[in-house]
Amino acid sequence: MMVLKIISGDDLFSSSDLATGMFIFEKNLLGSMERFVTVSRKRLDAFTNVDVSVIDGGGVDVGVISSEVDVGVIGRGVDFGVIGGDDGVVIRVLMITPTSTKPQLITIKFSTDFDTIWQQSWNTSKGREQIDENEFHGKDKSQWGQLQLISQWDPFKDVLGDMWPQWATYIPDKETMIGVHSTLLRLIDVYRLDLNKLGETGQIETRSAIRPLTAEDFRNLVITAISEGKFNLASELTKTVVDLDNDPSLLREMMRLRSLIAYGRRQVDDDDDDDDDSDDENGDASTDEDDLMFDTAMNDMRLKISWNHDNENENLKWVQVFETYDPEEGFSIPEEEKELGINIYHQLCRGKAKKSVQNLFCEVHYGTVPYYFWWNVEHLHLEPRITMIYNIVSDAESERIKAAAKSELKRAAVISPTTGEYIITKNRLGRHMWLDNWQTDSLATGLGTRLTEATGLDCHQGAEDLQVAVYGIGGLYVPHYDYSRDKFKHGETRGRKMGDRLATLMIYLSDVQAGGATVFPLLSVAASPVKNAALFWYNLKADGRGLVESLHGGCPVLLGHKWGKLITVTYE
Ligand SMILES: O=C(O)CCC(=O)C(=O)O
Ligand SMILES: [Fe+2]
Repeated sequence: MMVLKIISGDDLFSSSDLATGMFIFEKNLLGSMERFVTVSRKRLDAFTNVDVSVIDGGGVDVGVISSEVDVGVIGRGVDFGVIGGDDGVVIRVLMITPTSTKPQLITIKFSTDFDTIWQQSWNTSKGREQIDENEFHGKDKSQWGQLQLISQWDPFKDVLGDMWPQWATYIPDKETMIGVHSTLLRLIDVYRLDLNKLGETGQIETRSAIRPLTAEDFRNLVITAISEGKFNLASELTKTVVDLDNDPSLLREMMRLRSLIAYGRRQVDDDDDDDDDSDDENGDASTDEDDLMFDTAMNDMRLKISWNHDNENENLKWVQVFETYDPEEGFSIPEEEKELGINIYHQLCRGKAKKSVQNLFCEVHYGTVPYYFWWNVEHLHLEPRITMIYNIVSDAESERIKAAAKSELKRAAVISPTTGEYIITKNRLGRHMWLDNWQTDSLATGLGTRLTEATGLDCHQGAEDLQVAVYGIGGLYVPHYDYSRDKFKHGETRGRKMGDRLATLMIYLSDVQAGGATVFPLLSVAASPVKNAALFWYNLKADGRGLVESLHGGCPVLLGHKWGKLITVTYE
């Protein structure tokens, strides 16, 4: 006898066509649990020996199928629900369609080794059929990536009891699941992804996903967008929902959401008005009644809106980055640039870079070491210098560095500009690790020498420990400075006495299919990752003070993975 336990909750997840035998799905937030259960049961009718029970888990909705002899889901069709994760790790939910009665292992993987399968599915028009089932089975689970948070996620633990250890591997944590929606929203926003295409053909750039996003997927994105205060985007998304499906209950729901969006927009406008000291004379201001209606509606959806969410205030945030920089110096950023704020970053990410110089030439280096080595150098900017050095790393070195780093990657943090503490933020989505003592590592001896030759800076003793970073789909690092702002632990990096970061070398260990450029908003420069090339820039001026124009960031990865290795050369 198989048992399908549905753990009901109030959070969301973006897969819509919930083939039953499937386990992680999204509850209709505005609808009822019964609706899902009905669907589930109906689908389950296709199978014998399945017992359905519903448990209030207070978390995400998860259905679990188990049996005494095996644990699995039913069917063999493969689908993907999601394209990004909160930490930039690609999450693939393989939905199993009930076309076969043979139980299969549930497959939700978080690992990069799934890339091959992912690629195959992009590359074949009928990826779903052509994926070899064997790809999913019999693999060492330890390769499937980390889901550390899961063990703290009690509802599942309680319900699953003894089965917990077995299932823990398959269940994504709550933050990740919500992050998936956020990530997708950010990608839509930054890259202006065509919503209709995503819905009709599942097309992103020149590639097609295995399946398009459904009306229900978009509905879920609307809800996340509202809760993040992204009202303009939410409004666009409601149109897509309606274009894709004219189901009356969905239409009603969209009507309702649109009034929430309208309310939200008024709130934001009111805030702006407050800044201007112009009171509510336009008559648009919200009344207490509106507030109550809004709160109730949000409550019904069990959502809390965050008015201070990054996006609508992103411009502001970026301006703060400028303003927190060394106030004594009193440098000033032109007003118009402040206003453009984060938009410049996004424009550059979309490929709107205007390169001021393009001097591609070859250099032959006769270094201090007894060998000849040459590489192509492209100066993307001259004053200050930003240079792409091609083929500075070999394929073998790249692969060895990635392999050495893989098992130790952790979610990357940033230093808070206000407190100096390390914090996890959505402004840096990616994983990284430090390769300790790389100078003495056999991996690095040749490389360090080559880099020293190429940059003219001491990349051995003068450099920090090596940092290896990986960004999955949606991974990014918003514009920031690599040098420290004086008040924080200047001169000390990871326990070692060091100077400030004079220059950075970002070595790209992979190509990125789309997105993921390194951009310099104040210089209008964008560099697309090229495997084995290194991007070199200065962070400090000759006198050791911060170089304002070195403000830079990594754009969200749209397709593929971006691997990088950072070397920062220090200044005494
Ligand atoms: O990912 C990038 O392109 C830039 C990374 C970066 O700026 C950093 O890690 O400090
Ligand atoms: Fe940086």
